[in-house]
Parts: sequence; structure tokens; C-alpha cells
Amino acid sequence: MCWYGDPGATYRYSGVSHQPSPWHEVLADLRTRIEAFSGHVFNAVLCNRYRSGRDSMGWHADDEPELGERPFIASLSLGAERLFRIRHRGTGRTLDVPLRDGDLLLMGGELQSHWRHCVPRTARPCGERINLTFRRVVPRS
Ligand SMILES: O=C(O)CCC(=O)C(=O)O
Ligand SMILES: [Fe+2]
Repeated sequence: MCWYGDPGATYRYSGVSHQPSPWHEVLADLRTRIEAFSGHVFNAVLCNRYRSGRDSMGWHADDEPELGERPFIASLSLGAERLFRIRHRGTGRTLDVPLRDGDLLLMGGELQSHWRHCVPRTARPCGERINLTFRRVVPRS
């Protein structure tokens, strides 16, 4: 896991504050392009690497206070295909979305308050995957 962003885009994750690393040129370029495409601005990106099907991400919502209400998050998938599973908190309705190399998933509106998501482990042989979630952190005043 690593975190890049504008100075001050501090992110608390599992109770620990992370200062962002300065934007890498490639990530800064992706940010500009995804901002133009989505019409939203981002000041940080969280990078996660899944080395194989054994690496996974548990159920959660990206509903931390510093993301504000109704956060808009753009998630770019690179490398191996993995399932992105979302489940409604109330009804339990579950959807599987395969995320392939180059896919851009846009999450906005009430998604984080009504749904949780995860990337389950898989026994199917699969290669490495990198996921980049572009976010806007509201600096604490
Ligand atoms: O790897 C993914 O597609 C999801 C990552 C994710 O949910 C997160 O970084 O909050
Ligand atoms: Fe997430």
C-alpha cells in the first residue's frame, strides 16, 4: 500500500496517519487525465498491489470522515483481472464486477454509505494486479 498526494492530503488508515509522498510523474499524468474524463478533482491516490490471488482486500467502505460526504473515487485497475464484489448493507444484495487491465471504475453518490466492497481471494491462478484509487481528501481545519 502506498499513498501519493498534494501536501496536506493526510490519510488515516487503520488508525495511522499517512503523509502523502509527492506525486510521481506517471501518477500525476493519470490524475490529470482521469480528472478531465470524470469531471472531478483529486488530491491523492492510494495504490494497492495484489501479488497473486492470495492477496485480497476485506469488506469495507471508503467512508472515512476526511473523504467528506458522498466521496467520488476513481479506481484504475492494471494487470491481472480480479473480482470487485459489492454488497448492499441493508438488503445484502451482492454484485460481482470483474475488473480488467485498464478498467476505470467510478464510485460516487451514496455508494459508500449504502454499500460495502471487497476484492476476494481467489484460488484461480492469476498474476499481479495494481489498483489506483484517486480520492479527494478534505484537509482537517
Ligand atoms: O483493488 C480494488 O479494486 C479495490 C481497492 C479498494 O477498495 C480501496 O483501495 O479502497
Ligand atoms: Fe475501497
